[in-house]
Amino acid sequence: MPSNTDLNAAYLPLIRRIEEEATIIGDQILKIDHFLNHRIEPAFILELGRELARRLSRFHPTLVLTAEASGIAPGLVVAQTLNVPMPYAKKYAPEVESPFLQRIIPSPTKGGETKLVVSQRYLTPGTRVVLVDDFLSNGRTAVALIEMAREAGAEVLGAGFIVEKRFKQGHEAIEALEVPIATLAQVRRLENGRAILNTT
Ligand SMILES: O=P(O)(O)OC[C@H]1O[C@H](OP(=O)(O)OP(=O)(O)O)[C@H](O)[C@@H]1O
Repeated sequence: MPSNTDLNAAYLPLIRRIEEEATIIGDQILKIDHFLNHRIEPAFILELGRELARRLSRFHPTLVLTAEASGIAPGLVVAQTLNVPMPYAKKYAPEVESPFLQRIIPSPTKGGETKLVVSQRYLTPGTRVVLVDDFLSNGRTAVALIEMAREAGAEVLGAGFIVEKRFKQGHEAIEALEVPIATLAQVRRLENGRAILNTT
């Protein structure tokens, strides 16, 4: 069994691109939307998703769960690589078939509130779930997904993120729910227009 260190090992091609190309605003905002979640670079997302899938494969998931919108691209690659389906919690058009599960969380990047809704039809008891998302920040999205999966009777084996802001509370919030975390890049802090990242 590979160690937890491997789950969070710095994925150097991503670290380099963050160091060289990220836009840093203040000490909170890191933008890499030119390849990750606004203008998607298919070849690089495939590479990142396959690496995350490799790390999450030890949990033998039968389902990948993510959230609209930015989780869908990396989630799809992980799900395709592991050959499992990928429901995603809807935010913008929650006319979801009943019965459904839902959580209302503070909107991570837009202010206000966001509703996350997923049909129980796609989250059945006994399912072995791994979460996937592009970013882990305060962890409200991931915690809501974990809660909904557990409410449906599914087992949450792991949670994978392309980037995590280690200076926010998300990592601790997920650990408190005893869900192992896999990340490709861990941002320790943002200062003077630079991202300080773990490099090992
Ligand atoms: O750990 P958290 O504090 O929950 O933040 C992480 C979430 O924030 C972003 O979603 P957001 O709703 O901002 O944007 P999106 O609709 O583009 O996915 C991102 O895609 C994660 O889902």
